[in-house]
Amino acid sequence: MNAVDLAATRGESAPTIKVCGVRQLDTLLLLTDLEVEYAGFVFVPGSRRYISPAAYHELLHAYAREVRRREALTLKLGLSNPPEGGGRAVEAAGEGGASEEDSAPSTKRRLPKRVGVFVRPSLRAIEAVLSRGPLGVLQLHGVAEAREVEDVYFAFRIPVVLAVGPEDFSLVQGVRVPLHAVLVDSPGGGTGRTFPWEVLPRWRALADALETRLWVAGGLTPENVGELLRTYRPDGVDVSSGVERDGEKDPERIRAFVRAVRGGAGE
Ligand SMILES: O=C(O)c1ccccc1N[C@@H]1O[C@H](COP(=O)(O)O)[C@@H](O)[C@H]1O
Repeated sequence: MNAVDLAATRGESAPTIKVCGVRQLDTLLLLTDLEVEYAGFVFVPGSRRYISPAAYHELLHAYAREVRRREALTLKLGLSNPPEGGGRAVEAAGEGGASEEDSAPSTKRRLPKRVGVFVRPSLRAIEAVLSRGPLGVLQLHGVAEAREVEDVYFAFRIPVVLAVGPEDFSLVQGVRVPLHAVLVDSPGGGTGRTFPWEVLPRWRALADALETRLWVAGGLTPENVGELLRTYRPDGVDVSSGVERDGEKDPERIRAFVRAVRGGAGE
C-alpha cells in the first residue's frame, strides 16, 4: 500500500466514515452531499439490508440520472450553489472499474467509494455483482481461513476489507495479501451490538504491523462514536443500525453521526 495514502487515513487525520446497508437513492445522494467516504451495499441474501445485483445496478443508474438532472437545473438557473443532494457534481469512484454513471459534468463532490459486503462469498457471487456495477472495495465477513481472502484478492484485484470478530487475531495474522483495512465488528455483522472496545489496542498494534487501517463497527451510534474516537482513535468507523429508524436509514441520524465523527465540522 502506498505509504502516503495510508498515513492520510491512519491516526494523522479525521477517521473515515462508512455508512452501510444503502438501498435507497436518497441515502446515496445524502452520503455524497455529506462527503462520506464509503457507502456499503449488503450482498448477503437473508439480510434485511440485502440488495440484489440487479437492484444495485438500477440504483447506480438512478443516481446518475438524478445527478445529471440536478446539474442541468444548476446550469439553467445559474446557481453557484446547486440544491443539496449530490447535484453538485460527482466524480468517478476510481477504483474497481469506474463506470460511465459515476461521472457527472463537473467534479467537486465524490460518490462515496462503494463497498460490497459479503459473507463467505463464492468468487461467482462476487462476479455476479461486479457484472452489474463496479465496487471499490470488497468487505468479507465470516472468513474462516486466510486463503479465502487471498483467493478473492487475486481473483479481482480490488481492495479487501477483512471483517473480523474481536478475538480473531490469528486469522488476520495469517493473511499474506495487503488489506485495505481490518474491520473489527461484533460477531454476526449488522447486529447493532457493541463489543468490548478494550481489545482495540491489540488490534491497533496488529493493524500497524500489517501496515493497514483499523476500522471499527458494531453498534456504533451518533451517541457513542465520540467516546470510541477519543479513547481508541481508529482510522475508520462503520455504521448501519445506529443510523436507522424503524429499520430504514434515517437522514437525521446519518447527519448526527457525521457531525459526531467530524466534531461538527463535517457539514
Ligand atoms: O448489515 C447487515 O445486514 C450485515 C449482514 C452480514 C454481514 C455484515 C452486515 N453488516 C455489517 O455490519 C456492520 C455494522 O453493523 P451495525 O452498525 O452494528 O448494524 C457493518 O460493517 C456492516 O457492513
